[in-house]
Amino acid sequence: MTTLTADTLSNDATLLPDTPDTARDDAGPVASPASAAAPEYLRLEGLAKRFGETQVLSQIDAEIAKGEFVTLLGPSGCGKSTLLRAIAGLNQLDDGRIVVDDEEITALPPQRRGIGMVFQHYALFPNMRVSDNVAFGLRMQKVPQEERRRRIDEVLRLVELQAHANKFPHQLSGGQCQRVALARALVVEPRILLMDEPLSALDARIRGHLREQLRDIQQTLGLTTLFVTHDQEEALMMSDRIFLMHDGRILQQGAAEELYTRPSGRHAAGFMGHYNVLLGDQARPLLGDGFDSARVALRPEALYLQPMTEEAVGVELPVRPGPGCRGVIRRRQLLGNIVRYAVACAGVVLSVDALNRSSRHLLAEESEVLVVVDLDEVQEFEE
Ligand SMILES: Nc1ncnc2c1ncn2[C@@H]1O[C@H](COP(=O)(O)OP(=O)(O)OP(=O)(O)O)[C@@H](O)[C@H]1O
Repeated sequence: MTTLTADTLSNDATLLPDTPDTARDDAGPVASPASAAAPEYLRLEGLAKRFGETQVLSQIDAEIAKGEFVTLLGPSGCGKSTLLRAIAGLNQLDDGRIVVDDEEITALPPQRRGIGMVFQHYALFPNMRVSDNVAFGLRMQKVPQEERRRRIDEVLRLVELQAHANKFPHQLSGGQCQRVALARALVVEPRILLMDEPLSALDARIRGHLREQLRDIQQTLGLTTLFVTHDQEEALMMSDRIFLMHDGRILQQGAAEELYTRPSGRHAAGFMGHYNVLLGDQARPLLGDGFDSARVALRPEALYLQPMTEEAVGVELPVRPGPGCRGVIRRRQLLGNIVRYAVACAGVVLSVDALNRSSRHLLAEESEVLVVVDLDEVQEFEE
């Protein structure tokens, strides 16, 4: 667990509103699904940021609806945290405007933005009990004791930590500490919640559970949320929309299914879903005539392997199969319900996923196969 330093303290504490002007009248949960709400609750217009010679954010334009859960996804160093911190007011921008609910907040200090933030390292006060950690922002707002107690009870119930209110952070698990950090951000009733890789420090089992819990809470409150991760599975599971970032830009924005099945270009395909990205010439033996684009992307599950041995169990083929190309299985990885094969075929090594139906269906390393493409699932790019 992280101990508070001057740095983490200022990061976290400055985000807690010092005036109640952004608080709702009713402290109880308010359901407002994204679909029923007006668009453009949060507008990012032409945001740009440099650190020295490095352009870290360029021309970031986006609109986020009230109650939407948007994930910033992208490789390390692409600018996700910088963008989140700029929205929180922890980074100064070189250019652009940030507007929340028709109010420009670009020049406002962090504590006047009505924005809550949860970090990867939860930065709780180690010498304070859970309830006092959560109370911190309310004390700064000078909320009367009776109301403070009510709101702390309510938010601890929301994150299922009522039974731990009197414990100290060192008596809690990592997942529980992160829920305290979430409660601390929620109790001041922010207009927008920003979360910077809040689950990354947790082990896989707790992470899975907390993902669901976070999403439930966000939907119950109808809270507009920006969530940073570099884990595509997490992004696909949790988000209303995903902003895929690359080199300080938003490469593609859309619903999870759209990003996964229709990447906008080779960089998007390279990051989503383990696509095989091939030059047009490399892919021609698999695709046959009728494809002349510069590059194509093939999803591992849109490739089918047909064993060449007679006794092998047959596999189903797609409705519109490509001509088929002979290959050799170089590696086989069991990923639970999926088997991932690396198949050498026509001068390239393809990643192919098959459902792990039974041991009879498993194909041996070094065995020969026919690789068949589902032509309906070929993504073509001009560069
Ligand atoms: N305070 C800073 N001073 C100088 N450069 C910085 C600073 N903060 C970030 N950078 C640089 O800006 C770029 C983007 O960093 P950022 O932390 O936003 O990326 P990220 O996508 O969140 O990465 P990760 O997933 O690894 O956290 C990186 O090249 C980083 O080194």
